[in-house]
Amino acid sequence: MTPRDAGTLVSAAEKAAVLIEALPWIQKFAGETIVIKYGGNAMISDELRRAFAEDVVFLRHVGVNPVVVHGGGPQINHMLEAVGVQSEFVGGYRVTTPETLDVVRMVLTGQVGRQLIGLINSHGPYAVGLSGEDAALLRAARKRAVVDGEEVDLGLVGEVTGVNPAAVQDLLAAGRIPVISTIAPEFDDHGNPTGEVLNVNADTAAGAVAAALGAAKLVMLTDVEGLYANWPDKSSLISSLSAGDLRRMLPDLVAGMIPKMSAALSAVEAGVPRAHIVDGRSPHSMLLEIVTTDGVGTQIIPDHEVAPVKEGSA
Ligand SMILES: Nc1ncnc2c1ncn2[C@@H]1O[C@H](COP(=O)(O)OP(=O)(O)O)[C@@H](O)[C@H]1O
Ligand SMILES: CC(=O)N[C@@H](CCC(=O)OP(=O)(O)O)C(=O)O
Repeated sequence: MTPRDAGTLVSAAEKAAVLIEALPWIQKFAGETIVIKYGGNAMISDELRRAFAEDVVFLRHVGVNPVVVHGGGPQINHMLEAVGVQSEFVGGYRVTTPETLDVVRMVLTGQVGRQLIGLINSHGPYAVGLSGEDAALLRAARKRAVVDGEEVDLGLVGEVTGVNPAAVQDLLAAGRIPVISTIAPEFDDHGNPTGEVLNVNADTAAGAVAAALGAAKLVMLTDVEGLYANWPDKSSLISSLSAGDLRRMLPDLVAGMIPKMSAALSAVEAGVPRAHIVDGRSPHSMLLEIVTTDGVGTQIIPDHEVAPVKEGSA
């Protein structure tokens, strides 16, 4: 055997090992729904976006029902700057005026969503875009935010008060991959539509959709390795924590981690068995999280699970 043959054999064995390692996870999640939140900070290159689309299509082909909820914060910032509209974040949420909302809606549904749908559909007729306004997918009410004990007016920002799972389940049953933009119609306290639409943080929406669908997992792709106990100390990455631990950490979290971890917590508390925060800057991190034994990033597990051992994709 020549060295070249030996190298080829080793490489083939390694490739086979990767496929075989995926087998129990594929069996576990076949027929299950996995909600994937694709953050705007994780879609920063063509390579990453293409890899994301491949991962989603791969999941679909091995029998998983992937549901994509996308963000687009940096893309919205870019457009707001281009049109000369100022915008600020309070407690991780964008203060949203009617003028800002027009840009948010246009960028999320008309630009970021369309681009993702196009990339997924370069592999076949899978992706169907819908916003919270379509098929009564989402209902929202004005989000109340309290910062330093003071109530802050976020404007046209929504919290999710209802999800119509049928809007997504119908698409899944037809073999499609729903790609959700997080604009939602506002409903008042009496359950009547006000005629306004609200800007819903994509993490918030993904958590609510995962809970309503009874998802087996919520995976959130962002631009950090996971949750750090002492941000920004990179040596403090948390690989696994319980919902109770996270509940205790929440008041000390800052910026984008507030909506993200609140959403992960509410999904797990609503019965989603795992929520994961994954670094979307490395290609295929989402697929590796789901179909390999060594999990990446931070996972949140329910309180009732004893011995919270990091088990990657379980
Ligand atoms: N404890 C923390 N651990 C990790 N990241 C944190 C933490 N606190 C704040 N952050 C910030 O949160 C950001 C991720 O949130 P966000 O920008 O909203 O992401 P996305 O657009 O993917 O939803 C990180 O880039 C980091 O700057
Ligand atoms: C209310 C609120 O903050 N809405 C977000 C919606 C987009 C989003 O959440 O995008 P990322 O996931 O990329 O951060 C915003 O306007 O930026």
